[in-house]
Amino acid sequence: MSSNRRNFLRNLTLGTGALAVGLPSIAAENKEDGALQRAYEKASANQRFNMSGYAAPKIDKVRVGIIGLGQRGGDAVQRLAYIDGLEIKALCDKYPDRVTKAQAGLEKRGFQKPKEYSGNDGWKAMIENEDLDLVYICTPWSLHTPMAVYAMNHGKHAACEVPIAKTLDECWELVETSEKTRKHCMMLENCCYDFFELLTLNMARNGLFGELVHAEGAYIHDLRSLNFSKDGYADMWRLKENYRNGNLYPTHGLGPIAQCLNINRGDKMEHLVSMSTNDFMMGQIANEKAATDPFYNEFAGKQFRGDMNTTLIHTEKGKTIMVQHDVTTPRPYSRIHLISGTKGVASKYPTPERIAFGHEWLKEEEMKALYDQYTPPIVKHVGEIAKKVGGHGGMDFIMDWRLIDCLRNGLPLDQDVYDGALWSSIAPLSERSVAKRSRTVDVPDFTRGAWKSNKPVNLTLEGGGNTGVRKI
Ligand SMILES: NC(=O)c1ccc[n+]([C@@H]2O[C@H](COP(=O)([O-])OP(=O)(O)OC[C@H]3O[C@@H](n4cnc5c(N)ncnc54)[C@H](O)[C@@H]3O)[C@@H](O)[C@H]2O)c1
Repeated sequence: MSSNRRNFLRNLTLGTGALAVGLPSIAAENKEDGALQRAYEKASANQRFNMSGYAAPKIDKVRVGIIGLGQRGGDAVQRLAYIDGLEIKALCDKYPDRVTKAQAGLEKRGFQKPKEYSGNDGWKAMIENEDLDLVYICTPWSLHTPMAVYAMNHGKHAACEVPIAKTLDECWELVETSEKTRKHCMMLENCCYDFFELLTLNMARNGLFGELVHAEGAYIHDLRSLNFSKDGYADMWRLKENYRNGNLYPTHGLGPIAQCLNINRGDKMEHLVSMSTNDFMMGQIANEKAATDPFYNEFAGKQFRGDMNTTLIHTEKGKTIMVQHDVTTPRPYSRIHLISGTKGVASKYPTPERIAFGHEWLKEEEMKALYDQYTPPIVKHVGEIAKKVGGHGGMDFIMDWRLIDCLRNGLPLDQDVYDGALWSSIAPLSERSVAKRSRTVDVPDFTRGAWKSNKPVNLTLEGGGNTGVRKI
């Protein structure tokens, strides 16, 4: 019997801490919770095919269709157009004027006009009709899994913005579809490609921090004005997500530290506990806005997510991870990015980034020496050009370039479907823990045991690195 199955049965029969706090037994609650039950059952089922380390056939020219041309997708179109060996064949948004705007940007730069799709279901027509190798998705969260699954089922690789799934069922649908179709399904976690994150990943791989013991990540970003803006997220989709109570956006903080800890590749997340504060801000803003503008009436009197969520994850090998989410309080931006080991520690936020191998932070010249020695090949190769193209200081372009280079050279992707599913699953799992007074929740093993032998993320450019960048 697999350990997942044992854990699942243990929870059904014993409960985790239920007796101690005098709450109804977990046995009863888990039976009601179909999604969680299915998640553990699927984790003990046979894996169809291991997509970790999977190399798809090489594609000389990668034909891309992009869905969702709002704030994120509009920039992605212009960024992707810098990559050689890539053709933007089709553009799609619910709103035709957004397609026209993205087209205009490409036309100005002398590119051939991609095919246009719009309306609520235009994306289906695009996927069905166009000869695409890759569907690149930048839509609201609730459309991510349906679009990625549809793309894979129609023979296309899928790359999708974060989080790639909202529910555990969606996480499994992605895993099962990717394994069945042998199509890549990458969540576009751009923070894994930021400069300090890649430096520390390479240093961790080289043992400079010793055995990693603990890591911290976060998404602390005051989004109040954007969330409540009528001109921000299309149809106010993101504000509406905030009725869910937990860590709704875990992947930016979690992705890079999960890679440092070799999660899904030598270790796995085992269980978590999650706690949220009350809502001290969003409900009040909604009420105040509704008092003077009826546009906001639908948001008045609603129960919003707690401002700060803190989730603690325990790994199979006994490491701990803390992830936080706060998009309302007035604080400087932070993803924390702290990794702490038996020999040293690195911490990105509050900036400037710092590293220590003892009780004192390193001096500027010592930091520079580490950058010189441990900056990984991908950054040396495209880091400077990525800074010029832009996208969160360059990390977005490093990610896009790497994805296309891997597809062109038939290399495994750095982030596979198991990473996207796992990092995204922390949202629904944290919601469940919060709803049950921070009760322990097991984390499903989306690799179904393959984490024991899956290889760590490749930090070399071996077998690739030959994709050019068009003139800027
Ligand atoms: N990785 C990052 O750094 C980063 C940064 C910002 C946003 N994001 C992610 O990018 C995604 C998009 O965010 P955004 O800020 O661009 O939101 P947005 O609202 O500006 O853009 C979403 C776009 O999707 C379109 N859309 C909605 N329904 C559609 C449908 N049925 N068919 C086609 N298009 C449809 C909307 O019209 C809109 O243009 C989100 O998942 C968000 O989490 C990631």
